Amino acid sequence: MTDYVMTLDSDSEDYIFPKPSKDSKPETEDASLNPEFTFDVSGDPYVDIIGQSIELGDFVKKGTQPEPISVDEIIARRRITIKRKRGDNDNEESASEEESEGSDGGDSMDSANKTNDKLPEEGDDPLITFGEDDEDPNEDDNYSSDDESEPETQAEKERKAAFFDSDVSPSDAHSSFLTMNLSRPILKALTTLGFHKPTPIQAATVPAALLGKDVVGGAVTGSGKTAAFIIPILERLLYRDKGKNAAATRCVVLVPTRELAVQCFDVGTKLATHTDIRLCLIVGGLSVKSQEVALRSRPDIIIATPGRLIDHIHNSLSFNLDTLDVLVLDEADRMLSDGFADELADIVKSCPTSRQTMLFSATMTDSVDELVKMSLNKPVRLFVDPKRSTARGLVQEFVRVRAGKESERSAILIALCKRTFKSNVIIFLRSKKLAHQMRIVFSLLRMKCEELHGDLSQEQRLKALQLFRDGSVDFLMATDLASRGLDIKGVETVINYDMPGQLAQYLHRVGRTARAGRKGRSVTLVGEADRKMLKAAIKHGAGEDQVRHRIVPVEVVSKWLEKLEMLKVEISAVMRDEYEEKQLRKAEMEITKGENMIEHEAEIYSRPARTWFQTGKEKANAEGPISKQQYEDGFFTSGKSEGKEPTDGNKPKRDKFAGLSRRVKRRKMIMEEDAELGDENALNAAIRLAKKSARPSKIGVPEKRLVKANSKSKPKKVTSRAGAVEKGYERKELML
Ligand SMILES: Nc1ncnc2c1ncn2[C@@H]1O[C@H](COP(=O)(O)OP(=O)(O)OP(=O)(O)O)[C@@H](O)[C@H]1O
Repeated sequence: MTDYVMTLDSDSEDYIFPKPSKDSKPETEDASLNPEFTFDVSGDPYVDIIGQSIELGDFVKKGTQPEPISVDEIIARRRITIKRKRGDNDNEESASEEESEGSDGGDSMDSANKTNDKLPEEGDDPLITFGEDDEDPNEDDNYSSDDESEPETQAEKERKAAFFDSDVSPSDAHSSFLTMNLSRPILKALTTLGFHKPTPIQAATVPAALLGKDVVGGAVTGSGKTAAFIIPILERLLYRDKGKNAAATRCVVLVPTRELAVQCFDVGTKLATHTDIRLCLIVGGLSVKSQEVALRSRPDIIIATPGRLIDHIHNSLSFNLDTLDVLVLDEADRMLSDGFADELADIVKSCPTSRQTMLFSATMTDSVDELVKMSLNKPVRLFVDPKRSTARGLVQEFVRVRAGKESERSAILIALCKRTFKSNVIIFLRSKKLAHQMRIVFSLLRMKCEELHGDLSQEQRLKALQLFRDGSVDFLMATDLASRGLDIKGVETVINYDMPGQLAQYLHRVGRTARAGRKGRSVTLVGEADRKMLKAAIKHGAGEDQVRHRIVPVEVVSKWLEKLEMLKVEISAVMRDEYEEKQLRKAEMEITKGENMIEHEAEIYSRPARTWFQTGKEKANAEGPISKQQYEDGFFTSGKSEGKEPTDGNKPKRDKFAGLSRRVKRRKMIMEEDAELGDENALNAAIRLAKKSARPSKIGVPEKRLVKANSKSKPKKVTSRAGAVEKGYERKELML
């Protein structure tokens, strides 16, 4: 490792985040980002949506899961019990949790452990370390050729040339939003948000997207990609048909995780503040019923995760994507990967072929093989600074975990967090289990901590993020569920407990810090097996001077190793308490469920069963070599679903309409229902009328595309985008 990087002296542990100097003018792309600026003007991105629903509880689906259990409560209870057992009131636990300089966090849990030796032990080692759980069978494969990508062949170059529009290179022609022909309500929102200047990806994307072109866009993490696609969508929607019968869903933004959807929804809502454009959030874990109600009102933009969107396409009778004009895939490389392939195909099938499609990611692929899945129409390739993969303000540090010393990882992590990185730290771990265990360890050591992974309820996930965002906790233990897209203000450090299996995964993780021109630091624990990935990470860094080798003193590690050893009994006990409590709550839930079933039996059985686009078997067969789950778990787990939409929890059997097209199926279902009511003709007429009146005109003119002869999509009414732009330009001239 020393071959590549500068070594950090162990005495210089404390890293001071430099305050942005007023005089210094970065001459890079980040210069266009205001380090002091943040999207979340309110400080809390959930305020808008939660505020609308008054309570988080109203917003989150209830009744299917037992009440969440708080690890902190269990630990607090245990502390009280231990104190009582000791009967030693004089020996109060030390009030001060902060360790003094040079001391490495000796705290009361050590003595507490001594009194706890009667607690029964679980067979498992509560402090699993690298390689001891969730082994990844494809480990070797995971060192994908990210860093050793072979040079493009001539044939590939030609394929790309034929597939993409003649490269519109990202230009800085637009150094201001004012020159982009944007309407007044959007300019006003941009000003309110403090967006005075477009970032390079925004400068490149907005004009192309306004012309209705398909876009494949890439720029480093934290460079403003979200606004790059939201701004043109909003601008184009301002020219949509309005009126009583014109309401229609015209844009869908697909993102891989629920948290990202919430964030994107928040950005969109803020940018649409001064318009009449309506957005709707469609994600798993939130109430299906209220989403159905929202969809019936035909919101202009839907921000969704794929699973829940498909659920609505198949099961919400009045909902379809027939009127869609723009489809956006954020974190597109992830969405195009095996884990999402079938879901994406099902959604794309439901969209009109004449739509505009935009794909974005910090690790965007321009592989034609991948992109053909999206049936793009001569997309423009907008890659900003493709050679650089990390933000300019990011310093990457690596801590070596020597061969045979893998068991020291936890001790190294705690030493780093006790001595150096004490707040605003996201810690990425490869599995949900490990994230939870580490959270217990941190809580036992009185380090304020939350966890974020797919084993939590949606309510817990949102709460954990909120507590971390507002600084109530210092550490967030996360799996790769949190690695992509999350924009949390003030994250100073990202620690990788283990090196992820793919370079893209690493880049997204470290991209949670040093966003929007700020400074940030990543610290990665590197084992012997990770050397190849280490090389790749360094190669893709912003510059060699931004890479450090950090040494944690051996004696500090040994000290924490000892403490952790003593803590093991306590960790097991907390986990056991937690398990018992979970079982108890589950039992209570079952009783309540049983009572409800008896009381509301007739109503429950009269509900139509929800359907899914694949059978359970198809789904299992469709799993690629790297499933969505494995991806989110960091490839080292073989566990069950994380971040999954609830629809596949109870995979429904293939229904009697299986094999029929979605439209025919919906029609048949309605007719069946209607036949029961004996009012077939009236309903058919109503359906026809509703469909006709809901058919909108297009919001713009995407470039003409060849519609296949056998394409089922109906010809779309085309109005001139150029005309709309012109109209908008004239209007703005008057207004500005
Ligand atoms: N024009 C702008 N001027 C100033 N700040 C901006 C501008 N556009 C975006 N930002 C800031 O950049 C931050 C990051 O934006 P965003 O989350 O869209 O990045 P991203 O490129 O999508 O990152 P990732 O690849 O991690 O998803 C936002 O919090 C916002 O504060």
